[in-house]
Amino acid sequence: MTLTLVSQSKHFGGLLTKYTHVSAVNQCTMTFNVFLPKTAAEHQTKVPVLYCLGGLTSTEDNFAQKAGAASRAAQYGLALVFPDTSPRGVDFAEAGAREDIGYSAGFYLNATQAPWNKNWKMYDYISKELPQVLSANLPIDISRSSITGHSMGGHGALTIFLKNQTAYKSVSAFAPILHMTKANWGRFALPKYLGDDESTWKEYDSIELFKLHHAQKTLRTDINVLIDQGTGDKFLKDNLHTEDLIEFVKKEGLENQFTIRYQDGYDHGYFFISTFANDHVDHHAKALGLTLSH
Ligand SMILES: N[C@@H](CCC(=O)N[C@@H](CSC=O)C(=O)NCC(=O)O)C(=O)O
Repeated sequence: MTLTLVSQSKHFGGLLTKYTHVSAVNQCTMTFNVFLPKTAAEHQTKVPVLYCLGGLTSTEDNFAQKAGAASRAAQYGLALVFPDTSPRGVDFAEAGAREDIGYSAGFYLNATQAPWNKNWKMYDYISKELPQVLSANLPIDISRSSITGHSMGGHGALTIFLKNQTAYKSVSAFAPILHMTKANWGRFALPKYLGDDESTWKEYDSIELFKLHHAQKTLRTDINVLIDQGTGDKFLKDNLHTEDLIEFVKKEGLENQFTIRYQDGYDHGYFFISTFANDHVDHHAKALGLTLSH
């Protein structure tokens, strides 16, 4: 569980650091960036954490370098963790052949099918192993955790939250893949990672999990789910399916538990994310009991 320091830069009074470590669940070396605000970086005061999960074609760097979330997080005394989006360095060629499966396409699930099932355990990595690594090595209080993500990472944030609702104080997403079993990306990757039995795919589908937990009365009612979605996003129709969540929320009368905002004209990229990043940091800071005092 030891960390190897790769690089470090002062950032908004705190530190942005890249580490590698050996992952037992993914059976490879994993990399993440972590932003520690000044109190944690200088005085080792334990601070709450917001996990920021990246999308397809991303590494641990995209969200860290392009979303612009650290400025606001520094003011709240909030740590940000930017994990890589898949295992790396495996010895089969399929892993690097396409951008919608393999490297940078972990989809935050535990694969069950060869050759993926040895390393592609991103669900366990984000929800179990990484928090333990952070807690053992850094001034981060994992009992105060929240989670967000973009696109594939938004799908990851929502599904990981839904399957571990007491582990996170809040959840949000930018342009998430909401209906993985219907999305083109999901219909391509899920059979390869999980096999042909579509009933197993629902475990990694936000809409299906919202429906299941609502029906079972196991959906937390004290948490407001924040989602921003650009209307100019080229992936909206075939991969994101925001309208399906809105339909479910309306049908079940759950408007008080969701804030789903269509943002006029914004596309899928980081100019969209950085425009609304402060709103998401504010949303999580409120749930974590933080105030703008730093
Ligand atoms: N080239 C691909 C799309 C690539 C893309 O837009 N990736 C997004 C996430 S999409 C869903 O997870 C991303 O975050 N890219 C990294 C970045 O820094 O922008 C295509 O057009 O199909």
